[in-house]
Amino acid sequence: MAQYTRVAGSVGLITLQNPPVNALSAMVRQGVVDTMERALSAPEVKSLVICGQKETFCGGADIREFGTKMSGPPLTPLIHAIEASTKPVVAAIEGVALGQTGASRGDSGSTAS
Ligand SMILES: CCCCCCCC/C=C\C=C\CC(=O)SCCNC(=O)CCNC(=O)[C@H](O)C(C)(C)COP(=O)(O)OP(=O)(O)OC[C@H]1O[C@@H](n2cnc3c(N)ncnc32)[C@H](O)[C@@H]1OP(=O)(O)O
Repeated sequence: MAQYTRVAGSVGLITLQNPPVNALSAMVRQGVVDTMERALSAPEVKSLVICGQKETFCGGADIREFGTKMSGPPLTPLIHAIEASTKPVVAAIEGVALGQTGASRGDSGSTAS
């Protein structure tokens, strides 16, 4: 799933929650879609941060779903929706961050879209 909280008054925080590595399962993708919609429609929210939990950002696609019937929102439109967001979205990356083009493992950092 993805948990939505508001921090520092105007910042919406979306936390990827899918142990052990916060992989993008169908439930997590749906959670990101839902929490993005909620944050974007809240006038008091001016910017968004996406993070993982337990010192891990995201292990990429959920390998436990490989070979199963696709369900939930597809990943590419989800990423495009984040990029097209009308509010700034920052990824707070700690630990592993895996995706289609590679992987990184770092202490901490952030990227903006
Ligand atoms: C909305 C936010 C935006 C996020 C942007 C993401 C952009 C993604 C874009 C495109 C994606 C394209 C497709 C892909 O993502 S392909 C990549 C799929 N991922 C992998 O292949 C990762 C494979 N895993 C690893 O390389 C390692 O496990 C690593 C994540 C580096 C962690 O290594 P380590 O700390 O050494 O831990 P373990 O290898 O022992 O693993 C611990 C347990 O975690 C389970 N695991 C690992 N990866 C996944 C995964 N992707 N999905 C589900 N589960 C995963 C692993 O099986 C271990 O489980 P257990 O302890 O039960 O054995």
